[in-house]
Amino acid sequence: MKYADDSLVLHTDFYELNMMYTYWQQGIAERNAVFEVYFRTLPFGSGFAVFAGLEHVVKYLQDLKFTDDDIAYLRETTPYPEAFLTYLKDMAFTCTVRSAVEGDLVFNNEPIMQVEGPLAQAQLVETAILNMLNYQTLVATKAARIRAVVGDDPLMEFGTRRAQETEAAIWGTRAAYIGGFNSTSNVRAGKLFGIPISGTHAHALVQAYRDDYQAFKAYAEVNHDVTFLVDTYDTLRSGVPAAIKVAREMGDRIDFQAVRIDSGDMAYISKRVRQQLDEAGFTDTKIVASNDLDENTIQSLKMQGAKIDVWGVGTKVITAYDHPALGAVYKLVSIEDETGAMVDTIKLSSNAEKVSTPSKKQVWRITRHSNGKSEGDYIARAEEEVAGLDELYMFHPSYPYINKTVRDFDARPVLRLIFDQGEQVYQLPNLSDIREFCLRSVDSLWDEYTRVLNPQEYPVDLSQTLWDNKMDLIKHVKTKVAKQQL
Ligand SMILES: Nc1ncnc2c1ncn2[C@@H]1O[C@H](COP(=O)(O)OP(=O)(O)OP(=O)(O)O)[C@@H](O)[C@H]1O
Ligand SMILES: O=P(O)(O)OC[C@H]1O[C@H](OP(=O)(O)OP(=O)(O)O)[C@H](O)[C@@H]1O
Ligand SMILES: O=C(O)c1cccnc1
Repeated sequence: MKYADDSLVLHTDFYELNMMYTYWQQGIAERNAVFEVYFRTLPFGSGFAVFAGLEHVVKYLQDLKFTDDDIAYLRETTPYPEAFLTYLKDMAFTCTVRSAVEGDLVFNNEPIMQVEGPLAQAQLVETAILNMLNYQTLVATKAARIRAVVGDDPLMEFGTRRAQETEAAIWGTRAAYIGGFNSTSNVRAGKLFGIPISGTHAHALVQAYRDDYQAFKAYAEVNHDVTFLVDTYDTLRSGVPAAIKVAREMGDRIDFQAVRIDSGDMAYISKRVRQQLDEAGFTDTKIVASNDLDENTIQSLKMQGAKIDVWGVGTKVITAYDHPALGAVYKLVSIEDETGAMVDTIKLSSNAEKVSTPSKKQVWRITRHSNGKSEGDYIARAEEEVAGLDELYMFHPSYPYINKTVRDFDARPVLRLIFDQGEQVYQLPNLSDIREFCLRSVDSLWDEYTRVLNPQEYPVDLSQTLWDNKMDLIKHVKTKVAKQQL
């Protein structure tokens, strides 16, 4: 490689650099700008999403510096003048970042991260931030849906071999853990993040001995805690009987923890396996299932009364198989004008849902005192005071006749201060605390929003001030466009 891979600052789309160059040449690079991240549609038909990716974003922003090799590469490949390259080289990150915290629930059409600062810098970080948040939020959400159907059963993450390359496996398994998995098969993720590691064995072990009994025996002679994979040849006629035989022979020298099944009709087979194990006296030995599982197959297996105690899930969680992109966007909502005043900006669309909501905002999670359940999210202008109000009028932003007045509530700000003018003020929490927070957050939603199939739409409402401001700006832009046409 000609240049050292020594920073993530060029992990950006070229158009961000071209815009930065324009801002710089035109003298507006240092104007204050506010960008917000949001997505328009909840993935997987889910009623909620789990926010993840902040730790990676924080690490990226902490190190945001153009290195000598970055500059040398730009000098060779772009027409940028030396003075602009010097500007980049001297750039230090001075933005203020507010964000949802990992493990919190987030919903469509609300800001989940906000970057405020010099226009050029805030523009540069769009691509990497979206790259990290889109993927990790997607996987954490898929994981939480799977957790929602398994109840308290142990859930093992097996996805590395199917992940979209190495970094996706690492950050993906971390996101799956946040969403409620108990462990990962990826040993490096265990080392990096402290995620508990777990694992059984593969068909290769049985194939190496060309015999279930010989393989299990060999495995049991050198491992104390054993889970045998019983479906290599014939689960009921060979795999389980061989496992039982070895367990009897080894007695107390092993802990016969489980058998794993990885093919076939898992409802039928698991019931028969349970029967065989129970009849042999191994009533505490668990049954692990894997094979292209996700929340839909698991829910179906549960309904069929499958005797499965532990779930191994890989491909479908790590690749977010049935909804491969979250679609979060990064939009300019406010910018400093030539007089130094902040002015709100809007992006129009013929589709009402796609019209952006102008202004720098805060999201308030409204929760009833009496039962701790979330009533909805209330998006207000950043400076609006919501926490101290006695009652709150909440209305659907597209269908205002859907409304309610809430009393006796807590209002919690979802966006927290992470960087204050470039200085990190938020301490990254421990990963297991993030996971616990996620489980509690999902619990704070009514079941109507957490069910995996056709959940109710969680209310995400705009304050009256924000709504009026949006309508005014739409009118203003339309009038301006009409005048230009004349
Ligand atoms: N009783 C069941 N109800 C619903 N889905 C099931 C049931 N049993 C298995 N499945 C799922 O059906 C799919 C079966 O896939 P597939 O046909 O590839 O399995 P297989 O042929 O038995 O295994 P393999 O190809 O890995 O040897 C998997 O996603 C599995 O999780
Ligand atoms: O099915 P997933 O949810 O992705 O879980 C991971 C899969 O990886 C292993 O299979 P392997 O890669 O050996 O291939 P196989 O599917 O042919 O068994 C394991 O036996 C699981 O089936
Ligand atoms: O430990 C296991 O059983 C495992 C690990 C990775 C992929 N499939 C299964």
